[in-house]
Amino acid sequence: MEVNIINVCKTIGKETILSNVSFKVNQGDIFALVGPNGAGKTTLIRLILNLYNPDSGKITVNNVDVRSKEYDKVRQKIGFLLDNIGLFRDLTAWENLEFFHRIYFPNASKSIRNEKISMLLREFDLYSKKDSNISFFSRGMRQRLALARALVNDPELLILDEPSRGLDLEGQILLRDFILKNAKQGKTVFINSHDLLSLQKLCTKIAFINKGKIYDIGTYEELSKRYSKNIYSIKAKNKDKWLNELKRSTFVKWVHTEFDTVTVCVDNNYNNLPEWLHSRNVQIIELKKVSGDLEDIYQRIIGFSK
Ligand SMILES: Nc1ncnc2c1ncn2[C@@H]1O[C@H](COP(=O)(O)OP(=O)(O)OP(=O)(O)O)[C@@H](O)[C@H]1O
Repeated sequence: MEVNIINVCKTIGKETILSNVSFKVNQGDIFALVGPNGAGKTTLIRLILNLYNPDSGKITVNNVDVRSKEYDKVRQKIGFLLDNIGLFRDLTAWENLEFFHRIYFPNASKSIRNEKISMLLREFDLYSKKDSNISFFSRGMRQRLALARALVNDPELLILDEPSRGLDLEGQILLRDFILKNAKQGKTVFINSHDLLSLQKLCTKIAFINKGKIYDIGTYEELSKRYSKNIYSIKAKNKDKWLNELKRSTFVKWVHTEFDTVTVCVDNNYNNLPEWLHSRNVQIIELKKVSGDLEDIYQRIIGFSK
């Protein structure tokens, strides 16, 4: 399935939540929407699911307008995980999945239903807990069950809001395998997440959103080329003598210090960092350009912390 977002604007009360958001997610993409708290990510998901109306603009899924009647059929093929999880606390893990399976497939035979639920519970390592009331589940276990629930309707598009929230390492690995497996099967995956390290490994396309606006979009390689040109790593003596001046310099976008390494991002057209350091008699042990990871790119696009 493909998702097309065209010039979408959304205000809630007097606050502009999304302004002129446009992008396309293609079939088979593992797409990530990345941005700070309050950027508008969940609101966009709610608009795709037709839980909110946009003020203007249009969203289509497989060329069907999400506000049309026809969309009900398309929605049957969307699996989603929202921040409020949407599980029944008074039911067991098995009963929760059974409830949702009955909604999507009311005519399914008992054996098909049981087979599907068992398979999902096993996939998320919850089978041994199938008869436990989920009010006794930990946050991470409920998140696993919510992921299983998102798959109950054999979705072609998976929309996951903060899927790694609360997951332990094993859960995160299960999640990664689960996303890759689904994308390999041709499903489209749309993720909102702050887990940049996983996204870098996983996603075919990443969009950066801040204050309701899309700042940039591309594959990790494209973004890396675009934003990592001017990042240097410096190892040098007597940091206390030059680091503060470097941080205050107008050509510096951001500085990150970890142990004896200073990583600095400079303006696009600034090529004089080695000279700047030499002119201040900085005793350089190592100076090299680095290709930034997604966190560097994020800082470059969204957060310029000096
Ligand atoms: N129903 C609502 N009523 C009032 N304000 C809302 C409502 N829904 C969202 N907002 C506001 O919209 C802005 C964007 O919220 P949203 O949940 O989309 O952000 P987000 O990018 O998903 O953030 P986070 O990373 O914290 O989940 C926030 O300022 C939020 O307060």
